[in-house]
Amino acid sequence: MTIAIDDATVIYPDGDGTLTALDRVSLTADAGTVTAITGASGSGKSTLLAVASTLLTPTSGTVTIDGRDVTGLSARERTAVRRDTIGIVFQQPSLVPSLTALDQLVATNELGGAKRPRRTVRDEAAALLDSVGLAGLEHRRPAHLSGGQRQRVNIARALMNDPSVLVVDEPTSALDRERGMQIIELLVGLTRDRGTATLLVTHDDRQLDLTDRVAHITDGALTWSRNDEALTAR
Ligand SMILES: Nc1ncnc2c1ncn2[C@@H]1O[C@H](COP(=O)(O)OP(=O)(O)OP(=O)(O)O)[C@@H](O)[C@H]1O
Repeated sequence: MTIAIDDATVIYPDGDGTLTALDRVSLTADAGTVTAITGASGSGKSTLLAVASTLLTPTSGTVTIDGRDVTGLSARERTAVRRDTIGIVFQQPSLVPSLTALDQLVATNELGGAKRPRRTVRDEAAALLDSVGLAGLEHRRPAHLSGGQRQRVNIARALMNDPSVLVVDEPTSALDRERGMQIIELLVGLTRDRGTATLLVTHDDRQLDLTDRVAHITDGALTWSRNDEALTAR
């Protein structure tokens, strides 16, 4: 298994008291599968993704990625784990306005500190843009791309470090239904091709049929709505 969250609880300070945002959540996900995470606003979905992507250390419980327990690592070590093994797609594409689609991907790689030949990195970035359906648009800046195309750049950028885990927070909330479904189909295809363990938060029930498993969060507690053992054992 690629990622294992074991008995994770997150407690935030809340006024004079505390708020339990995640309540003893356990979740594992394998390479090449998409796990959907649903739940009402404020139920704990983003908190779960923050834990899965090492942005937030749980108050108790552990997170294991590629067999390594990352929970006890220093902030610096966690940053390295994130850079090397995790791809993150936020709700709104946070692209740099002055950079072309290709340079958004190249810049991410350079920020990561990777010392690889620039030509190789550009070739990889171009291939990734092609794989998300943006061949021919590599040199456009964000203002000259549609919302769906911007989200595709965002997804391609998250894959630049060839992550084991892909964490995706409501990628289609700014898109119409059809374009939203196309983005989910793309994410499922990329998950299969690149072997990521993908965790996908979505509010759109119509997208769930495209995913392998569906977990539901209520007040921080996780239950499975659909958990196909045959797929997870793969
Ligand atoms: N930094 C924080 N400090 C205190 N409470 C927080 C913090 N972040 C989130 N919470 C609370 O934790 C709970 C879970 O929040 P979370 O953002 O994980 O929910 P969500 O399911 O992602 O919601 P939405 O669908 O609205 O994005 C909420 O009650 C929220 O108010």
